[in-house]
Amino acid sequence: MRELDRRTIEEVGIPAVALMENVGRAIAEEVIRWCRERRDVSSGSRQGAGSQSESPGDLVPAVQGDAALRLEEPEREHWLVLAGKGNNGGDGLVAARYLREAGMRVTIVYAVEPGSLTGEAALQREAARALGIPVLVHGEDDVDFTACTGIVDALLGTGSRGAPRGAYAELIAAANGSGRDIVSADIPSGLDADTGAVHDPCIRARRTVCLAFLKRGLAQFPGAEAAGEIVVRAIGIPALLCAQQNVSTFLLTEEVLRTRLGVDTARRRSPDGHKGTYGHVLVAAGSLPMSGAGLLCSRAALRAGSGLVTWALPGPLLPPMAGAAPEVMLASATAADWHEASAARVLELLAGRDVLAVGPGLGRFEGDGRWLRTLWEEAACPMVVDADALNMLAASDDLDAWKPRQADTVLTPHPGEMARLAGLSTAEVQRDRIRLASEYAKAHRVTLVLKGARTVIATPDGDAFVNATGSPGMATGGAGDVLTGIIAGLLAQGASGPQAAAFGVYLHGLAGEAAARRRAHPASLVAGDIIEAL
Ligand SMILES: NC(=O)C1=CN([C@@H]2O[C@H](COP(=O)(O)OP(=O)(O)OC[C@H]3O[C@@H](n4cnc5c(N)ncnc54)[C@H](O)[C@@H]3O)[C@@H](O)[C@H]2O)[C@H](O)CC1
Ligand SMILES: [K+]
Repeated sequence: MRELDRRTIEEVGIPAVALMENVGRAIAEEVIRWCRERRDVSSGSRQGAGSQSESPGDLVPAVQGDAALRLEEPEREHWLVLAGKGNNGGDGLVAARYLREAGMRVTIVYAVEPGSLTGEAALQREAARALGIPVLVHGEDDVDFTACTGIVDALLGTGSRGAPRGAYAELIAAANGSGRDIVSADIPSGLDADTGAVHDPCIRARRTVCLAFLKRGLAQFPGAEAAGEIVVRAIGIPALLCAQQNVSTFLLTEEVLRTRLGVDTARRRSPDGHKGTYGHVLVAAGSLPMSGAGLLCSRAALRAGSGLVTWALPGPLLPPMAGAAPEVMLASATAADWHEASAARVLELLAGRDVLAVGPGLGRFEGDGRWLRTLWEEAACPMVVDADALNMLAASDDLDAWKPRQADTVLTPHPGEMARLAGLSTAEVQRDRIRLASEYAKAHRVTLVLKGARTVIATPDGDAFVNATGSPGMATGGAGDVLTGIIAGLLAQGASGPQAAAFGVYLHGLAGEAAARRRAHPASLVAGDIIEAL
């Protein structure tokens, strides 16, 4: 993820020192909010230890304006600001000033000899000195971490290379060992901003104030774990500049869905609409040993708002499935189980329908690659390709010869399926999720949903969205079938591939969170609960 270089920023007339002022203020505001939330928790007036959500990598809305810098009884707080030599350190020094202005006790702990700071960081050093903020220098002074109530980590930011060295490593280890809450500036020191690789040592933050843009490393594990709760704060860089700098990775929020993807998240059914208004999904899924996947997918497509859903399934499944979901229409696609020639029957059933969802519970069968290729090339409508259909895609050695699809196509692999699609190991996929998903989506002109903790939605145009909704309880059989149905249901209502994939993943996660709250224990979630909670 390219950082905006300082020259570009200054070219549009934003002096770096002004930017740093905005940054330091944003960090101070988030520290003060953290203090307020932590006090509320200890007084029992709010849930969650200092945040609206507990799970790491979650996004919470920022609070801004002068009120954001006010704290009752600020003198109860004593925060250490660990400052490195670069501009991340400079950010911390500005934050130290604002925290001091708010009446808190603040001590700056320099990782290096303060005289070695340069540029804007040196300016901030002088400003802090003029305010008389106490200073300790690591290696020269004893730093008592137990005497503080919190720590600002402004040691290393996007200029960090490799594992923290020397004083930086010692301060990171001491801060982590102190048991005090840590708020990190931009990224937790010791984290690789691009890949999310966590070096040893790496700060374990409770909150990370990410500046201007989501850094890719924060959006995927293990980085997301080190970052704690992520707050992305605007710092005065014009949106136009973002576009010019092809900022392409976004944490998925309602705002990003609306502004970047044009999703109408508040969409309501029109009063004069009828079931035909909201599209018709054809689901080609399920097999004799795996019928439930097709059922979950079909039900989810309806719950997502599709006007009608037809499930094309093997004939023998029709009687047992007939009553399972009265709202879903059933159509026999084969006399027995799936076979190569049944693709023609699926295409026949596709007449008058708007979207094809293919894959859940299909199983593998003789000629299945040619079966999928027929649907891929002949189905003129948007298509969602999941599960075994992805494995058929991965197994096809002539994919480049397949006629490119004109309609929107969404692939929804989990890491193992992505590994087969990309010819990599699952571990290799997990190490660089955003880049791999983006490269595949652009190369094949598809929208690719790489599932897993922090699902990535990569678009054909190069955007990548990282989802932070969801609950660990969603790691349950059938949850992927439900997501496929949701995406198909949104496509049926006219959403584009990127819109349906991003909004579908976002909704799927919200529904999983809602369903988990209704359960005695999140682990007792089943896929059907997610459909009910949509
Ligand atoms: N570019 C922007 O859009 C903005 C950036 N801001 C802040 O600036 C930092 C990046 O600052 P930079 O000076 O480039 O680097 P760092 O402060 O991260 O640190 C570099 C500093 O640390 C030394 N160093 C590097 N790696 C290691 C290591 N492994 N161990 C020890 N020391 C290391 C290196 O020698 C340098 O001295 C960005 O994160 C933001 O916080 C602004 O906020 C505005 C917008
Ligand atoms: K940092």
